[in-house]
Amino acid sequence: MNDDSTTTISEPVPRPVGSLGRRLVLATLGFCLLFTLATVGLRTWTAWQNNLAEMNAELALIDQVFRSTLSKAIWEMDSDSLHSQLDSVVQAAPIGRVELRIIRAGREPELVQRQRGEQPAEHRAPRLQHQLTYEPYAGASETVGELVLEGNEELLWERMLAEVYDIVITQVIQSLLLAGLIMWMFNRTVTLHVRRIARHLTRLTPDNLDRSLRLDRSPKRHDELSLLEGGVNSLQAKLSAYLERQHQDELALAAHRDRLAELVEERTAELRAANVQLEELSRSDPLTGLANRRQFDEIKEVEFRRALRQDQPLAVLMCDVDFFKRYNDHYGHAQGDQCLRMVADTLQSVFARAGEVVARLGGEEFVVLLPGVDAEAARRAAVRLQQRLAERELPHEASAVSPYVTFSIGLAVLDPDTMDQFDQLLHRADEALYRAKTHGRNCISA
Ligand SMILES: Nc1nc2c(ncn2[C@@H]2O[C@H](COP(=O)(O)OP(=O)(O)OP(=O)(O)O)[C@@H](O)[C@H]2O)c(=O)[nH]1
Repeated sequence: MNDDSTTTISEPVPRPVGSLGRRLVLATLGFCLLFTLATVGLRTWTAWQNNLAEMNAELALIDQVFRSTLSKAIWEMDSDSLHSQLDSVVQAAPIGRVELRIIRAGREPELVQRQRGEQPAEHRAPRLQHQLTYEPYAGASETVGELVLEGNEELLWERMLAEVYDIVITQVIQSLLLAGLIMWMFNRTVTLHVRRIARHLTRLTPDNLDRSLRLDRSPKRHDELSLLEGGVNSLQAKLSAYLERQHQDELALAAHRDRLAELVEERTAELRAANVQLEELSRSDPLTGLANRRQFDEIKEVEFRRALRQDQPLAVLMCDVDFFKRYNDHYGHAQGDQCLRMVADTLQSVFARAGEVVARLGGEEFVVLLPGVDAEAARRAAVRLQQRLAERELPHEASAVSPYVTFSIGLAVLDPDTMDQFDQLLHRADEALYRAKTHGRNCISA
């Protein structure tokens, strides 16, 4: 199976830091080396034993062949035959040295020996020692000598070397073949798939979690690798489901957030409008819609300072409805409110120019601020106000000065030499109003 069928991104796969295959190769080679050494040692020891036994058997055979003829030659004192037989014995390949001790009654033993070339001082080849007896007639056996056969050291080592060479060669080949087979098997059945899993995991991104891992082997196999394959695919499926859920949650959260932002915006706009309304309410008189004392207090200081600074005139009219208590008593409080609204409307119609301020200070008392207006112009404005009110003919049957609602007006203008506070000007207007009241009402006093 092609790897590209499981993944599409051709990202380079980093070389593994340590390779399982390489470690297995080293371990297998190490094991095979030890195994080879042990096997070579064992087989060499066995070969040595076999060679010794074989040479021993050869010596025994030679001994058997020459024993009787040598005994006979000694008995018959046939020196030529004896020497020629000894020469023949030493010619045999397995013989390294032959020694014959001739025993004759009444004589010192005579030693005859033959040797093949130079024999080493340390002798490891087998050695056969045998008494030679001769039986001149039945029942009369006599010892005539002693035969010693020593194996051919050189031949023994030659045979051993050839055999050790064979052992080493076959054993090394055997071990290398075994190591190669193990490595090939491991690589095919494990390393290859582990690499594929690592490559698959490396190329995995949140976008290709649906591409499952498929190992190139029979699906009928159920072992650790198939468990790993199943585990990876199951993990991918869970991760994919989790990411999808997270995505849905994020979308829902974003929608909630947008809705919340909209709501906050709506509420903020509402609050802003309510604040503006509250601000207006807090600065206006609810009955007449005129500026209240609070707004008037803010404006008066500004206008007063400006007038002083610019050396401009500033006039104040204090206007009070005459006999309003009686009005209330006569027409009722609700009608009294309606009357106040009409009076306020009259004030606004007269003083509608930019900069002119009309405020209700409380009860039936109103104040008019006229920036840039001197005493004469203020008086004319006050007269105009009284005229406009009279024109409206608001009935006031309880009034002692007119059948209609009237105003008493106190007028004061700014005197920069004696005034440095607006309240001084207001106080002056108040005093003028008082005088207007005491002078009969429905009049203007300055
Ligand atoms: N209907 C109504 N009456 C109010 C309001 N505020 C104050 N008043 C009444 O206005 C009357 C003012 O009476 P006073 O201060 O004695 O003055 P007056 O009766 O106009 O007498 P003078 O000012 O001397 O001419 C009181 O009876 C208050 O109850 C209001 O908002 N509505």
